[in-house]
Amino acid sequence: MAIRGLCSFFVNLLVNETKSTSIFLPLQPMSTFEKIPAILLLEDGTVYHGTAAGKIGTTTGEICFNTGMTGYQEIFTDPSYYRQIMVTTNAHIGNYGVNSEEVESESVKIAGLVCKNFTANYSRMMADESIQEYYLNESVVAISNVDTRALVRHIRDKGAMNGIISSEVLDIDQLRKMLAEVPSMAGLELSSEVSTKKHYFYGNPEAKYKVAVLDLGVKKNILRNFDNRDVYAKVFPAKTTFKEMQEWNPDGYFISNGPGDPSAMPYAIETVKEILAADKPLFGICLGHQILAEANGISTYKMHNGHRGLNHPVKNIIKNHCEVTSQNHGFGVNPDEVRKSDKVEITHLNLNDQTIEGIRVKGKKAFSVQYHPESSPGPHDSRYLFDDFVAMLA
Ligand SMILES: NC(=O)CC[C@H](N)C(=O)O
Repeated sequence: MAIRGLCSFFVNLLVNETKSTSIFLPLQPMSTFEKIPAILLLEDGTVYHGTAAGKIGTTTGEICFNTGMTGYQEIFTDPSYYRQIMVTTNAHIGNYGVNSEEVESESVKIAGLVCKNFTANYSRMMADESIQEYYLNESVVAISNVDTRALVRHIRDKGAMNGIISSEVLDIDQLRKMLAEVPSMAGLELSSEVSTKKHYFYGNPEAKYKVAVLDLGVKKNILRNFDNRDVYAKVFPAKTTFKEMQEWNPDGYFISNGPGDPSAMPYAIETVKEILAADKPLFGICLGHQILAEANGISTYKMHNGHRGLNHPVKNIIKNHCEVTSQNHGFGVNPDEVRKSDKVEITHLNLNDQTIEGIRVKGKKAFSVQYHPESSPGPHDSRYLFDDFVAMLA
């Protein structure tokens, strides 16, 4: 019996050798899902064929790509990606499995996934389950075995557009009709759909500082960064007014990242105007940055292609240094209007395309960045921005 067990262990090793990078972890059986055909249809009529992954079904959203080489679970759960179909340029998705703590919100927020290799065979001691199990539990539709290099070049040249993935409807005409019903991202207000429904607290109630967080789709790592700096956070639903937040008597206000079009959020723009009028310290990240610009009369625009990845070079023009940053945005702040503004000044610029990466309001303790100093995933170069904000609270 023992000999037979040993034999089957070695046979298993030989058979599965190419499916796992570690021989010390249990090897998961190859799934049959890879044999089911799936289709990705883009708004411009381009069709990509692949195989089904995750839940068998149909999903729609704006197609976007992220060039990060790691951190897929943080990307899946980032609320800013709500209603977007993610294409990963990293060819291997799933190979280190899924861990319940490596999330930026309580559920998967991307509308669907397009990748090259979607592997249920993971290899990591800290993993709780495979990506396939995770996607089934979270009801996420994905397509793999797609030529993602060709797809990304196509989107890069043609610009942002909607797409539909299906592993249940394979008729292009029918898919085209379903896709035509999907609204464009421009003009969409989505924060109220992902924001908390009720306020909650994060951190230590005895902490030195109190910050009111306007949750437009906040990532958990922003709250962790506050907690690590002796800041107690009260997180408010997206449509909370300045007056309601002020009742808690916070030392400062934070305007979070989030999905959708900033120009479609008059309620948040109004809240930020009131915080500025009250001369309170304010820090905004990504969507929060765009809302700060709007509150100062500067418009935002939909980019041809957004910035989504972990290696975007940004120059801090005040400190004269460069940061490698984590990014995820499809809208930007109008550069000409910022330069003409007598209310705000530029603090950070993107070294790839000179887009506006950071602003501060003249004469006020208020600033914001377009990128993600909390990273998760990504480099930690820009964490000093949290320190700068905390210094303003004193
Ligand atoms: N990460 C974010 O906050 C994204 C902001 C906005 N929805 C955009 O796509 O530009």
